[in-house]
Amino acid sequence: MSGDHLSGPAFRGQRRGLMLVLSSPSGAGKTTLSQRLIAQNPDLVLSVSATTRTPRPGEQDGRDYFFTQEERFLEQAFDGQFYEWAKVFDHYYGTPKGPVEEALDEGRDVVFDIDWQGARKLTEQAPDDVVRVFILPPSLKLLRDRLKKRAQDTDEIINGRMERAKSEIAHWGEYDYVVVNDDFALALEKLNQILHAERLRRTRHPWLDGFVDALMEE
Ligand SMILES: Nc1nc2c(ncn2[C@@H]2O[C@H](COP(=O)(O)OP(=O)(O)O)[C@@H](O)[C@H]2O)c(=O)[nH]1
Ligand SMILES: Nc1ncnc2c1ncn2[C@@H]1O[C@H](COP(=O)(O)OP(=O)(O)O)[C@@H](O)[C@H]1O
Repeated sequence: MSGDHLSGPAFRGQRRGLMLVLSSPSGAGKTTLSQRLIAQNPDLVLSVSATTRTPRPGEQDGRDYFFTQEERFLEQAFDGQFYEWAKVFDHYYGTPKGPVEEALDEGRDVVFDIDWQGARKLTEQAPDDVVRVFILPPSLKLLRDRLKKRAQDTDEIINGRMERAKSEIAHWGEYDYVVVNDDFALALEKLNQILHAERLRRTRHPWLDGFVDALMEE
């Protein structure tokens, strides 16, 4: 049996899916990185959050977010339909439960682009499944440049996001891994390495107990 089998689709169903949580200050690159990571690993699933913020140009309902009204969001939240939810930048954001549980039960890995509050709540609920990665920008100056270059927010919103950056970064120590997103290809490579190593973690492979028992009896 080659080691590759442990992380590949051949063993799907024999391993519970892991929850790969990416957080960063706005503009550090977590959306772009998670999209590229999923493009390179088609067996990964993105958790699409619900939000009350308005769509940016190019964003699609159901693909980037489920865009919803505050009243409906709060109804769903109090009905227990979210794994976790939080208020970020004056808007509500939440992780719908159904698709995540379905994917994990099928042994698929799920990527979450959520803030530190969401990372904390997921860790409380599923400490063995969560792998947390904090994405840092190379500098605050480059962070602002990226927010401007993205050209999807007004100056006022960009200023608000910059003001929040340090309070998000303050939580970096709660994460398992930290990746500085300077060279994009290198940061993506590091995320792939984290994903592949975490897939091999012994505790994610309960079938090993039986495998080793049988081996010892040979
Ligand atoms: N707790 C939580 N945070 C979320 C969720 N979805 C998105 N966020 C976070 O909300 C913040 C704002 O997201 P967004 O408005 O898309 O701006 P962006 O960070 O510039 O892409 C980011 O820190 C996201 O990671 C969610 O379902 N739960
Ligand atoms: N390593 C990088 N170097 C330069 N620009 C980047 C890099 N990573 C992401 N970007 C750009 O920075 C902007 C913000 O990235 P995005 O993924 O939207 O960030 P976030 O989801 O963290 O808010 C986008 O225009 C993206 O193309």
